[in-house]
Amino acid sequence: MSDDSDSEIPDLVAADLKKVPITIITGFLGAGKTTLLNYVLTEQHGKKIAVILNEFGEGDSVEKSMSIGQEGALYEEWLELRNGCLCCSVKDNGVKAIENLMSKRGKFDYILLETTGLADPGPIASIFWLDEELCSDIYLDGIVVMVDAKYCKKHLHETKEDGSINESQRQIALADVIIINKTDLVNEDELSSLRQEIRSTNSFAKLHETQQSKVDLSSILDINAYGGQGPASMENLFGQRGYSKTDVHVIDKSVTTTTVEVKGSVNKACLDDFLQQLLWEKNVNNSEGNPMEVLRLKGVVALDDVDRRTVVQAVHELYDMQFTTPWGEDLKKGTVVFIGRNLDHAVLKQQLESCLVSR
Ligand SMILES: Nc1nc2c(ncn2[C@@H]2O[C@H](COP(=O)(O)OP(=O)(O)OP(=O)(O)O)[C@@H](O)[C@H]2O)c(=O)[nH]1
Ligand SMILES: [Zn+2]
Repeated sequence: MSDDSDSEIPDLVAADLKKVPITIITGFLGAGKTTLLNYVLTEQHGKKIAVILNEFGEGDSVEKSMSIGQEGALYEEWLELRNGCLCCSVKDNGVKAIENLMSKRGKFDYILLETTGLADPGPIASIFWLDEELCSDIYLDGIVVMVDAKYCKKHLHETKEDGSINESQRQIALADVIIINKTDLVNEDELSSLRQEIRSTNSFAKLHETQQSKVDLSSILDINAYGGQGPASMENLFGQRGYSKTDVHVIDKSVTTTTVEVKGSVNKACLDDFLQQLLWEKNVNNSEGNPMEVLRLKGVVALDDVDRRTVVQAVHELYDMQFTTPWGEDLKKGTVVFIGRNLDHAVLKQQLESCLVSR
């Protein structure tokens, strides 16, 4: 556009228009999240990252901070560091802090957020994933979970008094990337048994192993796990080398991954209904009569009235569909990954198949 006023507009404005990715770093107490963020803040990596440390999302503070215009102390103060990063520590009101951060646009091009070790990343992820207000500025790139090589197994096996899924399992279920940190504290046997256990909980997350949380930043940033395309997107995951399907025919009381494939196109209304019964009503039972508890769901399906691949994702109750690349000559099919508890592969398959439309 040729408009004289253009020359008046500083470069910042152009940068302003780009959405900023946010990566959530979660993981159990003491696993090495802050170590990772300190590493990001001090290394020369040429990226301008805004880092938000700790204590965000504790208890119901998420709800609290979402009510806009509410009075409340803001603890944040943004520090600009020598390597170009911005840093801030927030005790509460995390969403508000991020809104304030957005007024510093142009000074950073990425946000990393550390949650408390006890946090279930679900509610926080949901805010950044589908919140309309925030989403016009930022988008959720992925969830990175740090686990402690020495204590992770113990945490995974802890049982909650009310029988609900423990935090460690929840975190691993929602992870797009899992970093097994503190590998110096375990031997190869312990490490491989932990690896196996994590894999059986979440077969899809990318696994990395580190000491002092020193991970290649490219493996945690810009993975686009919630978008249609990108390194951790559905299309790439399903084409991924080394990906082995876990056909769970045994109903498992722990959190596991199961993958269901159907050949053909499904009806959207039927799929919506199935997802709502499963995720909202929680009344899709396994063959033992217990409701399946799904924490995370992702997949690519063919809808009968859409020519493009449809990426379907859910985090807890929230789900979303996005249309991506055209099917072209490819045989239409659906692949959906469920991560949760009490999953019954046969029932899930039968439910999806009941939505198939014959052509
Ligand atoms: N042995 C060993 N210790 C590590 C490693 N990485 C981090 N630590 C130490 O583990 C302790 C906890 O690390 P943090 O980075 O504070 O962990 P965190 O996940 O942020 O902890 P919380 O915020 O309390 O949940 C610190 O004393 C670190 O120095 C590692 O690879 N090996
Ligand atoms: Zn920390």
